[in-house]
Amino acid sequence: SEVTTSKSLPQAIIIGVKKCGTRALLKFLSIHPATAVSSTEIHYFDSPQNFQFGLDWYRNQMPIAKNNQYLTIEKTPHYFIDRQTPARIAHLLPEVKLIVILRDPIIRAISDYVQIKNRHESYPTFDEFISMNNFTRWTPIKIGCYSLYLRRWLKYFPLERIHFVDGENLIQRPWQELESVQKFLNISNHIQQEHFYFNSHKRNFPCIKQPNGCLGSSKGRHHPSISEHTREKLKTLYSTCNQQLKELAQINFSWL
Ligand SMILES: Nc1ncnc2c1ncn2[C@@H]1O[C@H](COP(=O)(O)OS(=O)(=O)O)[C@@H](OP(=O)(O)O)[C@H]1O
Repeated sequence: SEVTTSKSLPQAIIIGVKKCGTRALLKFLSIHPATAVSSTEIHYFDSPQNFQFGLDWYRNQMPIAKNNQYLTIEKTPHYFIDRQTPARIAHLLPEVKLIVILRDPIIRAISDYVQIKNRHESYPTFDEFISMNNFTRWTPIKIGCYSLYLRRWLKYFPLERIHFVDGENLIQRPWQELESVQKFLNISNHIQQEHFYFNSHKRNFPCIKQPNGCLGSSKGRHHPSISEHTREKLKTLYSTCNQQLKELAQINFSWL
């Protein structure tokens, strides 16, 4: 039969959170026959320059979907914390489904730190950062107070239209998280346990059983250990945010 191809606006967007496993989730979703996923982060709604190019530009950035791929998905983790994005998406894509993946904010902060440290050799240690007076204003720490940002999204989207993925469980038992995501997206339960294996060479992260089925070298990096004092300080800091998140999102992940 004839194969048609086209680009369409996304029906679902992974809006964040940075360093919580957004790439892994998108890669896993890409093996579903109904999905067409963008290979790069589009940054349409959060970039003044891209946003002025308009919706046709945005559509043109989308992957080419074959005729059975009726669900286009993009991911731009910065959307979650951007002030303008919730209203813009609500206005331009009123029916879109949103996916938010969340990790233990302490691990997320270390991951963010490792990425920065990789680019800046002389950067202080993580413990040194947390011992500074104004450490709560440091972006890698602030982002982990997820409830701050979620509140903004809930002004524009009903909770039913936002799906929360447990980023810790996505590493341990990805098929469980994928089952709920597929249900949320209203697509068949195609991605299952048999599609995965754990890569003993890379901190045991899950990969897909296919060529290039693991994430690249910038994912699954080595994390430095942090002091007990730092950990306790962050636990105290995040406990209120986590409690607010549980209530706002109506979720109860094990690390919350
Ligand atoms: N399957 C699999 N393979 C490799 N890495 C995995 C996987 N699942 C989740 N993760 C975790 O994802 C972290 C990167 O998150 P993101 O993809 O959201 O990062 S980014 O915001 O796009 O930069 C990445 O952070 P680091 O461990 O700091 O590299 C991983 O901990």
